[in-house]
Amino acid sequence: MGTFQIEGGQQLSGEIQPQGAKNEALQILCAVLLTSDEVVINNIPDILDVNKLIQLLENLGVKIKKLGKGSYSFKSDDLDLDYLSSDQFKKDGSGLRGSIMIVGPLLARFGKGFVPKPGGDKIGRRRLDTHFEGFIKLGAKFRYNKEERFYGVEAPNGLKGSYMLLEEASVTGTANIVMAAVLAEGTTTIYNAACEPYLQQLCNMLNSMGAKISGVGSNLLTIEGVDSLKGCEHRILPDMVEIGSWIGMAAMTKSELTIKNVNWDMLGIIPTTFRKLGITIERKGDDIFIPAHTNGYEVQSFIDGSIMNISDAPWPGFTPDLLSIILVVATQARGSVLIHQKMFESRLFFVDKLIDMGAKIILCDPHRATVIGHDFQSQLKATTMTSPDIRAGISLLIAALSAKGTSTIHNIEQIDRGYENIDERLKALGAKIERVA
Ligand SMILES: CC(=O)N[C@H]1[C@@H](OP(=O)(O)OP(=O)(O)OC[C@H]2O[C@@H](n3ccc(=O)[nH]c3=O)[C@H](O)[C@@H]2O)O[C@H](CO)[C@@H](O)[C@@H]1O
Ligand SMILES: C=C(OP(=O)(O)O)C(=O)O
Repeated sequence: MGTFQIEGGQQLSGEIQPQGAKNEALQILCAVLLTSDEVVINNIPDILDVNKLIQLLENLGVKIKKLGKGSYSFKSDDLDLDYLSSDQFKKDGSGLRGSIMIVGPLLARFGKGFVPKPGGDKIGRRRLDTHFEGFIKLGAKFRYNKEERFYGVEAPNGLKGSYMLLEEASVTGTANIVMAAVLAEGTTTIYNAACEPYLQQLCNMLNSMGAKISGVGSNLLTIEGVDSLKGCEHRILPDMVEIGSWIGMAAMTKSELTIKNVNWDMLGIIPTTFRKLGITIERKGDDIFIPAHTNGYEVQSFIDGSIMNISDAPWPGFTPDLLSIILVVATQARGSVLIHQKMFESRLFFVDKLIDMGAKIILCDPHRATVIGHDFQSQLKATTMTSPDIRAGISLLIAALSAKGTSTIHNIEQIDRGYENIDERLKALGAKIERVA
């Protein structure tokens, strides 16, 4: 179990280049299984979850070449499908959430796909019904081994396009079904599809490989199946969740930061949501400029004067992955805000740690927390904590950076799952952080 030690209270300054998006990378990497041609992917983040998926693909027989930092080529022309029945696969597949998205491409190309119960954050129930109901609609037979928690779908006679109305706009579910449908016979229509930038990028990549997907960016996708796909080159977008994390870090540490090349037009409602907390976010070309919030930041109220409420929703709503960061930033705002985490039922429990540090938070129930900001009148106090999940982990790190004294964060593998070289990048901005184990 790795540990960070952070001496809080340091002002940061400088420029930061966001990493490639974790959740896009996980989709895009699975898509390399859809063709026997070479696929080149650029801007792949060097983070634990992505590296685990690259290893899984290699174990499955994908030929992988590193072309440079963040650039790899993949060739899935001679896969070892026996690996899918191995114990190694059960271990590899259960190590991250993104592994679930190999099922769609394998089913489409080889008529069968398997996966153990995937890993990922323990943030509440994370069921997979949407994925498998979609495959069943495309004609696959589904089986689940409860004891081994192993999922399987088979379609020896191929998949047939179909209309489906998803029960939930599941991000990985939509990606999985799209990757199956691109090689199905006939037309598939997916209504209530998720449409995060991750999915838009996946659909654009698949179209560049010869797929026929229309409605990209909306919740209604139409997919004309094709016989085969060819290779392509794809570049992963900057990670919007990492960008939001840097915004939060700048505000809480009263630091002036420039976040470079953020791809503004794909950030959706993220800048507006941070502005609701009173944070100044300036657009400079394609960069985000955050001035030092020397006089703090004040939570806005609604037109009718009622208390600010920030909640998550499927895209184009506010991503749940940034709500923990919003929450920690609110602890030093001027004013109060209700944080409502609608999607996940166990993602707010980390507030106990913030309360230990002196933050004024009432956890109303597992989904809602009221935060009464300190307006920097009282600094958080350093403490020892354990990172429960990736975004709570980064939020605790933000709290520690702003706190008085030296904090210790254990289980930093949770942070490394999604943040590339975070300690070194923070040091370059002036933070005092050490990886001590
Ligand atoms: C690897 C990856 O890409 N992970 C992301 C992906 O996970 P993932 O794809 O696993 O998450 P889903 O979109 O399937 O679902 C997220 C949760 O929200 C619930 N739900 C979802 C849609 C909906 O309309 N109503 C609803 O209640 C689901 O029951 C589930 O509990 O999307 C999540 C939601 O943006 C993000 O937190 C994860 O970072
Ligand atoms: C919940 C997340 O990741 P995963 O779905 O991989 O667990 C996240 O990135 O915030």
